[in-house]
Amino acid sequence: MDSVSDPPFHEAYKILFDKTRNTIQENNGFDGDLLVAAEECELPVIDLNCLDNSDETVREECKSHIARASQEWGFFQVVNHGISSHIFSRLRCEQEKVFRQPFEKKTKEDKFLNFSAGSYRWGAPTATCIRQLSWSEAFHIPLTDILGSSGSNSLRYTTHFYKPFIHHSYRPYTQYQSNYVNFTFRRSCSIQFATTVSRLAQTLADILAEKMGHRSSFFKENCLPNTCYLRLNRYPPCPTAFGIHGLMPHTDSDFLTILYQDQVGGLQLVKDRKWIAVKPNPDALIINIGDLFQAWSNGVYKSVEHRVMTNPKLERFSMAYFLCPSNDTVIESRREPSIYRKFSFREYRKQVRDDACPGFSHTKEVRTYRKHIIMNEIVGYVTEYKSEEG
Ligand SMILES: O=C(O)CCC(=O)C(=O)O
Ligand SMILES: [Fe+2]
Repeated sequence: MDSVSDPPFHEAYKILFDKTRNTIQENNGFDGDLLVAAEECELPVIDLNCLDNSDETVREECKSHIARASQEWGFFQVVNHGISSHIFSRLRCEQEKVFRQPFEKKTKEDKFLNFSAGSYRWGAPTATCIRQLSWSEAFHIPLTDILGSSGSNSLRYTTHFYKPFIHHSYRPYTQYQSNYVNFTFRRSCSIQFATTVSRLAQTLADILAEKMGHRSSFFKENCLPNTCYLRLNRYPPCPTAFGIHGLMPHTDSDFLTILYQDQVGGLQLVKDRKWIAVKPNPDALIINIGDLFQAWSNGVYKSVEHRVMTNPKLERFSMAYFLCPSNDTVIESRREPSIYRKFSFREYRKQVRDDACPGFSHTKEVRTYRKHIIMNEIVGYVTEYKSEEG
């Protein structure tokens, strides 16, 4: 049974199960690959302290490692990023309190906890079969909702993102009213997290650009706190059936994503045409390349398909930061001959939304064709599905 804070996942599952049973007999609509356990792997590890090393060769080697992982995996993890395990455990506590609010409140309130309206999402509103169900809920929050409108100032003050923060005095959580939760969520470690990952994202984007021979202020000018997002994800245990998605396979529609996942595991990505499971590392942040960087780099850096599988017993939390430009920003390949036509972020988002519209039932071929409209000749670009906000 769903608790008062849980979205009605069981009900959604049942409706989709009945629907699917009538149309597809084989595996009750499950994909074969969902039923096979994915092999676990460790992502390439980058030690960010190397970027601060006095020896230039060490710094350059570290940058090359970042570029190589972005080409070969589209994913890597970083350690010594400056966020302590103490902050992570407090973040988890805060995140838990936000999600424990009644479901009614999360969906009905225009501005839940003072986050912008419409920041709460759950399941997969456009799902037409069980494969498309996402057994998760999320808050998609503009960075300025966390940092306040002066957020950009706080991002400018520190030059080294990997310098550890000085912890402010610990404030015990004794109340559960939304205002109080909101206060603690906005004012405490989430600010530290948001500030650190923002700087880290800019640094990594600059390194990736530099490794392609471009030193530019493109990311600093176009990706500002009011265009970047934090996404808080919660994946409740899913005892209903094996092989249910916590989050549908997708690629991220941003330049790059920084993810913190807890110890439960469940994140998988495609490597060499196979799904592999990412081994959780409590000290690391996970970085992945998004669609925009793939286009900007003319396919050099890879936006790789990933998904989350549910756990039958354990609840899982993750927190993602998306480095996004303003809607008017034009994304143009930096290499000749360009394999993508230039497009604005607005155009791209519209395309992604159209592809995820209700009743969406394109075949894979049609979807791939539609992608060609926005990016000419998409070499090796295979996206099964884009979540509305992904
Ligand atoms: O929760 C995770 O591990 C992945 C989340 C994700 O891919 C996303 O929010 O785009
Ligand atoms: Fe993602």
